[in-house]
Amino acid sequence: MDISERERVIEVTDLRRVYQGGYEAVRGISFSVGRGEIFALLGTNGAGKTSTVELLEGMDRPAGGRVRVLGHDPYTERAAVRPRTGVMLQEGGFPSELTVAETARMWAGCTSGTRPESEVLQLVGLRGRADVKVKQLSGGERRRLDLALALLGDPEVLFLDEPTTGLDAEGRRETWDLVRALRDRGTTVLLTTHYLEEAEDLADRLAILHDGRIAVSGTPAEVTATRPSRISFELPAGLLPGDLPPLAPMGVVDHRTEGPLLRLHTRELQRTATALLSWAAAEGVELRRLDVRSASLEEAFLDIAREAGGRRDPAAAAAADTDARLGEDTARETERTA
Ligand SMILES: Nc1ncnc2c1ncn2[C@@H]1O[C@H](COP(=O)(O)OP(=O)(O)OP(=O)(O)O)[C@@H](O)[C@H]1O
Repeated sequence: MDISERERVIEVTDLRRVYQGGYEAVRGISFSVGRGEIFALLGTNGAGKTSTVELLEGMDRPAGGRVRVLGHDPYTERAAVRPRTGVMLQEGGFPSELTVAETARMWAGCTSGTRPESEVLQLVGLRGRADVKVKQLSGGERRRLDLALALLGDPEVLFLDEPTTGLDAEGRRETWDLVRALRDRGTTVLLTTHYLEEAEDLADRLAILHDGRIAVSGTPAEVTATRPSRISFELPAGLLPGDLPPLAPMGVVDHRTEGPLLRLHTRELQRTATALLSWAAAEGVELRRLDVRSASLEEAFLDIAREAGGRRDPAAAAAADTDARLGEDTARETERTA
């Protein structure tokens, strides 16, 4: 079903958040999430994801714009919104001496919990750890306990801030399955993540935030379609990019050199790759470190991170750069395991 036909459970219009001291972390963003949709907010470090989610959770009053969750203002009408939402913060901060079961019981006492504690622990795979103290849990198990507590009230809307950070690959996939199952039952989910694969796999729609603004949004396929595919390679010594056949007729829309690497961008990957390889075969040229890559969400993200690297202050640029490197590492990892 198209978003226009769904009930809009979350509506954000021209939202702004300014911290004490005047720093504007959220600079006028708008999006909506329909009932039973999974919506992901992505972005480089400091892009404004958590600042946005906290406003949706009613933790602060926006400096400008409007938020509606289930038709209510989550800040001024907290009592109407809070019992129908589940929140998983980035840091749970539970008392470390309580066991998993005691923590769930305590939390159930504070919420209008309609799901039994044992059921939520089962859902997140922690039933067998019920008698273990929180301080003895691994980082990934704590994230799962966080998620269990968010599910106690059987919420209509679930806010998940980096729900799978610290989980191993299996734990991450189990969480995705659980989130999908909740969505299939009609739960609306808004999550933030640093894992592009998570957004690509899980989200019905997503937005990439940059510098407090939405750089691009849509379904994963729509966002990916905004980016060209990429071919990169090294020419042998003695050959220059000018020795290649004319690039535009091969479908190349843009090219750049990065050290010894030549990087071509194209929206017609097969045509460009065929033309390039035919030329190389005919000329007997070896294209070293040849890498042919379809447009992906990762490319979209890395482009935005690279732009961030060029424009922002050095600390933010360094953080964005780290994100980009991590993204490239993930890509390499994916290639290795493919
Ligand atoms: N309480 C605060 N006071 C002042 N500035 C803040 C505060 N909280 C966050 N910021 C700043 O607002 C910006 C956005 O932060 P936010 O935590 O929303 O980003 P994020 O996208 O969630 O980042 P990350 O991916 O690192 O979690 C950052 O520059 C951050 O330093």
